[in-house]
Amino acid sequence: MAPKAIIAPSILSADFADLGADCRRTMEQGADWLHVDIMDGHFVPNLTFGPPVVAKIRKHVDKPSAKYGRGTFDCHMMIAEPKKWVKEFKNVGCDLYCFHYEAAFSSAAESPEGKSDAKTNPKELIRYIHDQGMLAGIALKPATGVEVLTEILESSDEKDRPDMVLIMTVEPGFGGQKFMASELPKVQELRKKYPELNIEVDGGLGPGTIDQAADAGANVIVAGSAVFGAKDPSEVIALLRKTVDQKAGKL
Ligand SMILES: O=C(CO)[C@@H](O)[C@H](O)COP(=O)(O)O
Repeated sequence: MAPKAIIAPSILSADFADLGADCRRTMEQGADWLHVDIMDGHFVPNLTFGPPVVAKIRKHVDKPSAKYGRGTFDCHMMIAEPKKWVKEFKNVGCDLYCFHYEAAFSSAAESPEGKSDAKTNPKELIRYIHDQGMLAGIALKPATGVEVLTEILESSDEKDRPDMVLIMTVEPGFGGQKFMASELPKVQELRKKYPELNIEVDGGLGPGTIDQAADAGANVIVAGSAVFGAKDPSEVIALLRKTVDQKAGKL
């Protein structure tokens, strides 16, 4: 059975001129996590913000109370050099550092030891994130198949295994795009093989698409425009949660 629903509004759709207040309000409206989209204009064709802004918004949101607690900062790192930013994001209050498999493998990032590391090993990166005291997530773009994760997810050492897999249901880079149902077989396959895994879906999620995502077995739901653009965001958050928990037989 899938883990319980976690609703993580994407702050890409928040009011950037009033970000702290918008983040606090979203939590008051019932969100579990905040999904913080970090874009570098290189891995994706868009730019958002970096550590100083995350540090500021952290002050507006409760610290997580437990491992997957309320207020968890779920940082989705759409950046070309994921290894380089691990410590900085830890220092500003990131709880879950979710990097892209595609970036880890093509990165010419500095290694933690400061040496040039042309090919970063995703398992080593997961271990490094865990060593910094954060949860680790690994994200897949639509073009990447889930088979690339088998060895990582079945690693014998739990320090090398991710706490969450993120299946993108749009091309990363922008909010407000159309949901790609074609990505759901990946979720189904993962859920079948890993009943306890946190599987996050991101892109185009809202009242019109949640049934499909929940049927496939996703339990961590990112929603940007559907939450921040709603007349009543609490209602949307509650509906997303209820749908996921009902389909997983938790209600
Ligand atoms: O990571 C991304 C986009 O790259 C997402 O987090 C979107 O920001 C989700 O926005 P909506 O599709 O829900 O509007």
